[in-house]
Amino acid sequence: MTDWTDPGFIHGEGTILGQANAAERPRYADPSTFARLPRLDQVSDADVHIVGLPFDTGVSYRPGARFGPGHIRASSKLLRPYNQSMDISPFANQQVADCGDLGINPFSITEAIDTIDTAVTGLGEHGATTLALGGDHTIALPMLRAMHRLYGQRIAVLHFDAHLDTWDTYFGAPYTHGTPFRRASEEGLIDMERSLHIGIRGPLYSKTDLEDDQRLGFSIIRSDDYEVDGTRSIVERMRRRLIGGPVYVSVDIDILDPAAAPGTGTPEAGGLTSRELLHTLRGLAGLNVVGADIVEVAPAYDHAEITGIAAAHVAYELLTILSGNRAH
Ligand SMILES: N=C(N)NCCCC(=O)O
Ligand SMILES: [Zn+2]
Ligand SMILES: [Zn+2]
Repeated sequence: MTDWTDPGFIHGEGTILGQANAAERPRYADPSTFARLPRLDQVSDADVHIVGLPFDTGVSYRPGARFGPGHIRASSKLLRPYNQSMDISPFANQQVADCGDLGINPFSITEAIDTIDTAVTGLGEHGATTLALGGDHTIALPMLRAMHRLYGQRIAVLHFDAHLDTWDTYFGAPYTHGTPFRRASEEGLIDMERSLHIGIRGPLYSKTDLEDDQRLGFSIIRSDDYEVDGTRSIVERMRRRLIGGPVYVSVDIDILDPAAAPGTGTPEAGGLTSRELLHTLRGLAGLNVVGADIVEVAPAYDHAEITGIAAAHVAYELLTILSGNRAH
């Protein structure tokens, strides 16, 4: 008789445990882990930690991204072990484990930031990579503080977003989802020659937003550039900017058009298709990705898991890049 308490993980190289076997165990059974991968306590050690950051106290408009981690996990159950676009099995040569969610204070943004910083620094101490599931975009600041501490150098930020998120304050508050990259730049965490936004569009507060952004160390590839230049040329520009050192990848799901990601807090018309985003992420092959986040998934505004599925596939492509790098 089938033992329904045994998820029957697919084995990868050596002792590596991959996904629960979908041929033996229904995908919709069991508590959610990302892609039906093992929990951290089910493996002796992990190369990649997936950690949920359920926090949305930094939002300026629609709340709800605190429920993002659970939604992305629930929408990740159909992911299969082989990435045909990259000819890579991302769970076979690296141990990927789901660490669950951090218990983050929703009433103190500064305490929340410290909690994330401390936990992510701890997770990375033995060389493992962290993939964070947000949460609103505030969480990118403690992620970058942790990366800077772990790697002992400035990190290039590859930021996929409709928004610059280099604004100064909201209601006088310095730590919000519209300000993480300004704080990171001021704190000397980012490589000002190699950081890049992709997907920028929509109304700004003022033309000076762009001048500030450039001064803070970012260059910009706009959403419209996909229409005018095409994805191939964008991948070339992206690689030219990022080459030569560690890269942190931050994906705000609102980079996608609201048609492809309705479940988010500050939607802007005129965004990318999920195909354009996934293709661009595959263009990171061989670059030194040291950490990543996927943020701003707010399930209350989602329909038919459209946004959750897009976010789950973003995570899958990022895990594929990490796996490909490990193979070399
Ligand atoms: N990080 C995200 N998703 N949005 C920032 C929008 C800030 C504003 O209200 O202007
Ligand atoms: Zn955004
Ligand atoms: Zn953002």
